[in-house]
Amino acid sequence: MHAMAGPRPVVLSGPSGAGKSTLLKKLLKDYGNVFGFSVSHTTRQPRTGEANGKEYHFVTREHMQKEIDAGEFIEHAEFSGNMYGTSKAAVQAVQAQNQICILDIDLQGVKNIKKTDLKPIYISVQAPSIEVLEKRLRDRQTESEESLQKRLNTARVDMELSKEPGLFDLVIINNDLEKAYSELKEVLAEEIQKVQESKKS
Ligand SMILES: Nc1ncnc2c1ncn2[C@@H]1O[C@H](COP(=O)(O)OP(=O)(O)OP(=O)(O)O)[C@@H](O)[C@H]1O
Ligand SMILES: Nc1nc2c(ncn2[C@@H]2O[C@H](COP(=O)(O)O)[C@@H](O)[C@H]2O)c(=O)[nH]1
Repeated sequence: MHAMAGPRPVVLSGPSGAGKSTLLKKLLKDYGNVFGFSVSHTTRQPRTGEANGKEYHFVTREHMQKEIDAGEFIEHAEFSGNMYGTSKAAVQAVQAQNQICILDIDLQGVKNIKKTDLKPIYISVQAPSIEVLEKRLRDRQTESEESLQKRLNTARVDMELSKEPGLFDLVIINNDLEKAYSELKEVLAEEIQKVQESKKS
């Protein structure tokens, strides 16, 4: 058993543009009280439509470094020129609701979470190819050309490293969205059921 009480958290990882947030938003929409999102901190600028405290806690590097130094983070990483991290408070807020905590983190985050006692289910979300990934990122229109190239370079490395046996419990190739979503729901079915049962009583 893992140290923290309640259902097992879920880690979604995989290259930028593979579809992690699309999939997790579907889960949160369909199972509102079963899942809770771990709101990370980041030093990147908010995108149009992103709200502070919802998608991320948008902070300065100085602010974040101070909190990291104070031991308030479970993990943190530098990704594509910005800092990202999961605070202890973010995970605890979800676990206090007896919900399945979903973490959307990069590969460095996965490696660092493996050193903790969180014991989540590790899921990698991959695009069918680097070409498809590039098209998705371009169509999303959130990145500058420089940021896009950085993310694609990181994605190439990520796609290779994610093949390491045992690193992930499941690799989902997100080609058809509904099919990918079904695979995600299937691997989480047992945990979802447990939470639903516990909420009945
Ligand atoms: N199966 C799919 N088919 C076509 N387009 C998709 C599919 N899944 C996601 N998309 C689109 O691809 C883009 C990238 O998806 P999304 O933002 O969910 O990726 P992400 O993995 O969360 O990226 P990041 O790590 O940068 O936050 C979005 O515009 C989304 O609508
Ligand atoms: N290690 C961590 N990685 C994180 C965290 N929050 C998000 N991420 C990852 O960063 C990239 C880019 O995200 P974007 O929102 O700028 O597109 C993506 O791979 C996320 O999974 C975190 O707390 N820790």
